[in-house]
Amino acid sequence: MTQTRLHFTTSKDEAERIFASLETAFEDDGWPIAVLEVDEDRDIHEVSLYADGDIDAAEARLRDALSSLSADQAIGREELPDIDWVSRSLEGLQPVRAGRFFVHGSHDRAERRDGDIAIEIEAGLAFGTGHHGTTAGCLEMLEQVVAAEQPDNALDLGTGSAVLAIALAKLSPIPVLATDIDPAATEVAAANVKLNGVADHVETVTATGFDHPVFSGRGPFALIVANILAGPLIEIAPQMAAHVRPGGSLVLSGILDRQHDAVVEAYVAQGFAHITTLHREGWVTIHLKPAA
Ligand SMILES: C[S@@+](CC[C@H](N)C(=O)[O-])C[C@H]1O[C@@H](n2cnc3c(N)ncnc32)[C@H](O)[C@@H]1O
Repeated sequence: MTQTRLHFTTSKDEAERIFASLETAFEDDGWPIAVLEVDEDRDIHEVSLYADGDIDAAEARLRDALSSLSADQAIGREELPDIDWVSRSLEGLQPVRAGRFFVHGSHDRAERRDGDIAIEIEAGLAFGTGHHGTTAGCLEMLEQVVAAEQPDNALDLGTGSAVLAIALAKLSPIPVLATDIDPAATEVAAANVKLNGVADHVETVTATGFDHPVFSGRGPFALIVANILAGPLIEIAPQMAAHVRPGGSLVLSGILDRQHDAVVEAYVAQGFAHITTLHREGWVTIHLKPAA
């Protein structure tokens, strides 16, 4: 489904005031709203409303709502077909911290601090530099799950730049299988795995589904992370159930706030228990475990 991002910029205080009003006004439509810092020095924050359906009507409602808040900002539009939305270029963005992780490009090596788990990423065409709320949410949750459960193997399904597979191998030197349906992604992933010195632990493979030969005789996995989209995650719930070990964990992301319950329900129907959810920038990351 195509969504459109309606957006405008304002100061942090105004953005927070507007966000608080708009969230209530638009939540019945299931249209997420997010506030992102664009330029800290100049105090520029951007408010985005992700709407679908009749966009002219959505924009008119947004304009009315802003006008009644005495905030008549110019509204921009960006159409976000699902595929572009998740794979849009992240080049030029700043390094990001998530938990102990510091994800950065080659120009930002000097910003590493003691205690960081640094991941250097040349994103190229593959999504995943840690800047997106879903990637950052997965990084945070993986750190917690690995500390609590000490998995002895893992699968990163939809690896993109391999940022999550590298994170796993840096947290614990376990074998990590990193798969993607897109050969361009796996190529970038393999280069990043090498760059981060974890090629002994992370195997990158282009695979369209669990029936790919790489899965035969492999698994079940102690930990599966999949940052794809709600639709495919719901579709593959039965296969995920078959490939995660009893007592293991699933970390799922690429899910909008409003899609949260549908994804949890699909996995509960496959015998999973919902453990916790992290919210970031209008997206959620969900931790599930096979029910005991
Ligand atoms: C949102 S990106 C996530 C990349 C990275 N794991 C991260 O967290 O930043 C999703 C990736 O999943 C891949 N993908 C989508 N559906 C998939 C599927 N069913 N199996 C494997 N990969 C998939 C896409 O090609 C894309 O590279």
